[in-house]
Amino acid sequence: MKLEIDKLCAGYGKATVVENLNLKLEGNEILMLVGPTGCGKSTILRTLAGILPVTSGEIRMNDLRITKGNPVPPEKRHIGMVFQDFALFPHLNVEKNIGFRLRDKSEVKHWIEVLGLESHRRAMPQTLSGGQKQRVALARALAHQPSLMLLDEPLSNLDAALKDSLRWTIRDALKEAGVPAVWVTHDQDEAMSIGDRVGILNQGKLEQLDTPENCFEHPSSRFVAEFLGDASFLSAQLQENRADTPLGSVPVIAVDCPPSGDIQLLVRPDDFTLTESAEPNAQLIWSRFEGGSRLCKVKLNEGGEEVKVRVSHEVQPAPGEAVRLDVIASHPLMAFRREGGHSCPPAS
Ligand SMILES: Nc1ncnc2c1ncn2[C@@H]1O[C@H](COP(=O)(O)OP(=O)(O)OP(=O)(O)O)[C@@H](O)[C@H]1O
Repeated sequence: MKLEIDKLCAGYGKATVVENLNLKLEGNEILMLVGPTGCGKSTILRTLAGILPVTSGEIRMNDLRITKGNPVPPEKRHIGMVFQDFALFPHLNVEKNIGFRLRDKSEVKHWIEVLGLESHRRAMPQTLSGGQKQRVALARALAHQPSLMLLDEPLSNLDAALKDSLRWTIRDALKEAGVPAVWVTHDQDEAMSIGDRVGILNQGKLEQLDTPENCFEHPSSRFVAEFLGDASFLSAQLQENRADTPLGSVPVIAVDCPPSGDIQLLVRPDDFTLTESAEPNAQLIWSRFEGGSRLCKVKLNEGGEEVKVRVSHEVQPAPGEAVRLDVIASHPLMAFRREGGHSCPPAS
């Protein structure tokens, strides 16, 4: 299956929600779509599924060409869908739910086995847990051998521990089915760990579409930097490939800046170490226990900026304590123009 989306616009009535969307997906690739609430993630899925019409542009799915003038009905698109509310038929048992309107019942047996549902074969949906219901919903979608899978927040109604294991079950099943998938999520960790590629949406437009590693390590905009991971920004002076910061000179990659001047560096909690030292350069504001680690916010003595840093759970600094903050990132940090500043003119 090959999915190609070309300059797609879609929305509700006169309101355009998705603007000029371009993307390609093939093989068994999983694309995770993330973005703030209301940015249009579900609208894209609805348009691909045929629930919402195309306003302009086109969608190509194998030999189907879908445009405003050629709206292919949902049942002809060969799409499998999994929603957050499971949407099982309440009057059919697990086996019958999965095999609903299916001629080839061998697919039912196969997906019941792959998704570990053997002992629930005859169970009615209301007797199943949330995770079991979602496995049935996935089995039902995959048993119909779709050309494309659409998943809309499939884990959002499940508790945290189950989310973590079921995301891998779903990923493995999609890979086994060999079907491309567009998976909408609110959860950045889910997007980055599961996706072959991640698309970050901002107000109906794709800000970046790339591997999780590239989106995280080389965000194409400040919006992406702030959306993925716990970003802080540190003021610095850019000079060629290095920046002078209150914590010393560091190598940088300039994203949206001229070659010198006032900039802000993207720093994440793992870019620093925090230690007790005879030469403190910062003060702890707060720390939050995370289990294996502790997230701390510290204020730099020079300049007074605040950044977040992650330390081992064994380190227990107290608010107000003088601490030593050092940059340990071995990769170049990303430099962005200083927000609201005028000393960093737009790059020509
Ligand atoms: N049926 C509808 N009629 C009119 N406007 C709608 C409709 N459904 C969604 N919208 C609007 O379209 C925009 C995008 O909604 P959409 O559901 O695609 O966002 P989303 O990114 O999936 O959000 P969330 O993360 O909260 O689920 C929002 O401004 C929303 O209010």
